[in-house]
Amino acid sequence: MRVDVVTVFPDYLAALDLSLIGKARQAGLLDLRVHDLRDWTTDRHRTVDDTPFGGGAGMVMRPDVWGTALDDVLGDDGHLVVPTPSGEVFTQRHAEALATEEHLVFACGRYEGIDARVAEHYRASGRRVSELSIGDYVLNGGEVATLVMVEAVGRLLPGVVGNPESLVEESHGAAGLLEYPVYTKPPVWAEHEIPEVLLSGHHAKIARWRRDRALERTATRRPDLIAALDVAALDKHDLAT
Ligand SMILES: O[C@H]1NC=Nc2ccccc21
Repeated sequence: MRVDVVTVFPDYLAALDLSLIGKARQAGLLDLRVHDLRDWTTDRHRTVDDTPFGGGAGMVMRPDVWGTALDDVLGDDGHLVVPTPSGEVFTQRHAEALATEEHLVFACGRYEGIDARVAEHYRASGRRVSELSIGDYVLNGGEVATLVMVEAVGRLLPGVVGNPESLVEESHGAAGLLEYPVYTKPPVWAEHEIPEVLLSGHHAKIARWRRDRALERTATRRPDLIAALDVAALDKHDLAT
């Protein structure tokens, strides 16, 4: 998969050189390129934004600069992803869908946003355009959201995560449940013991205990996920463990 990121803060994306995503890049599983939007400006001050039509606070990013940048970077197969607080909320389902794409281009705008004609223009020219929010809180720009989405998508690519099995058991995974509590050595820590069943070696009981804890946690912390639960998948998942 090829991923391009266009931003006025390229250094923000340095975190993608580290850890799993960094290794995926070195292994050639992920071809990630970060571009400075200002490279497509033509004026001496390398201006990328201007005051909003209709008035209001803050600045809006110019469509002409973004247009020349995206015409270069999108190529003929790029799926344009625009992180924005006014987008659909990004979920694991979006990560799974985006992970099947050949080429993603992330356009990082400031919180006030990119001129609305940019997303419209590429949608009208038949491109896939996804405007996605990472949650209902205020950030200053799209870079942090892009880090989140590139990590969520990148780790789903074949070969990136050592044990693909671990992708199934996680929160928001196939079963649609939050992850059960996990424990490791020492068996007693600060007078806290671990649940007996986990020492029993009885795999069916352990699977059932984990499934029950995951259900409990989900019902307590995210009742909204219970409504969407696919019980059939849950049992299939359970049987698989
Ligand atoms: O305000 C943030 N909330 C969620 N997602 C975002 C994406 C880009 C810019 C800003 C945000």
